[in-house]
Amino acid sequence: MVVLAKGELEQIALPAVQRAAPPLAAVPEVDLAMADRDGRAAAARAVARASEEHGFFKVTGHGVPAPLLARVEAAAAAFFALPQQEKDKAAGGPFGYASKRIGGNGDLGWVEYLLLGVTAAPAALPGGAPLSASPCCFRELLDEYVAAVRRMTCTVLELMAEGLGLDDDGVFARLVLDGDSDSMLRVNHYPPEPKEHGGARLTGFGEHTDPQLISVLRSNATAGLEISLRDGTWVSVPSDTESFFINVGDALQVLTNGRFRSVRHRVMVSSGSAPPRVSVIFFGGPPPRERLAPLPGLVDREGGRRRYRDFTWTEYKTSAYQTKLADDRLGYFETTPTAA
Ligand SMILES: O=C(O)CCC(=O)C(=O)O
Ligand SMILES: [Fe+2]
Repeated sequence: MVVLAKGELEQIALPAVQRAAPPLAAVPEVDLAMADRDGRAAAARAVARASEEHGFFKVTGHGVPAPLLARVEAAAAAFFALPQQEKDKAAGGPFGYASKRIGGNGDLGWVEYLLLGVTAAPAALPGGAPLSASPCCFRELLDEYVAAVRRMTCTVLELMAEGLGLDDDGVFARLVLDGDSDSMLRVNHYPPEPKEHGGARLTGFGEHTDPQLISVLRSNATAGLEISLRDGTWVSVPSDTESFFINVGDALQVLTNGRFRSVRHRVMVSSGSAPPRVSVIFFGGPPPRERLAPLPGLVDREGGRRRYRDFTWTEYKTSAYQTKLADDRLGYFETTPTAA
């Protein structure tokens, strides 16, 4: 644990510092362009296999234009380069700008971020005061980004359903396309590590699983993301500016009766000459009133063993908001084997 010396951060005890980066992950890769052609069944199988084994993979051939990605990256860097007072004008949770504090239960990280609620309608990022500090057109640009990424997300969700052999391949995508879908966009910036840490690694974003159905992440060329494998070992994810990384979230683990794995991940910040890591994550969530329950077809395949009771997305969020970042939030909704 490290306590910083100066400024607003002086009171903040940073999370544990780790010295060595873990080994590099062999991240499964799926070419979505293949899914438009004869390779659809193979792409669906690959997506389902990676979602089961790791809950994590990357997609290429995604169709989101590279110039759009470059513009978003530049606009994000410009926003975080604003003077602190300007960024603070965009604060005022749950949405908006925040620094170091993650969620409302005391979690801290070496990160500053913008969190935006997004609805299914393309031009629906929150307007007005919270983002008045953002440079010209940042919001409009993020609208465009969300529209493109949501489309691609739905393709991935359809492939997941197909790969599971479900009759209805829209069963997951529909939730994210719903006009009330509770989706979010987060833009993270991991500031350069303070000199006084002498090369130690800082926790940028502590370990956690993402609550929603699916997270779709893109970052600049600076690495830092790490995922936990099934055996509990951590591996570093090499950065790849041309691909999107896909995380299975808690809600999808429930719908698939635990077959897909909500992947535990974290971000560590290393010293060095690399520019600060900037990541943009679209979290595809269900509508608040949606009842989440393991899909009956998948329960049948496990001989009727149903791993989670059903609950609404609002219930889940209410429960999750009382927990710390690293807590196992799904434990509360698990059934006991005999109660299945
Ligand atoms: O910034 C990143 O690379 C990942 C952060 C993350 O896991 C999150 O915002 O949920
Ligand atoms: Fe996350």
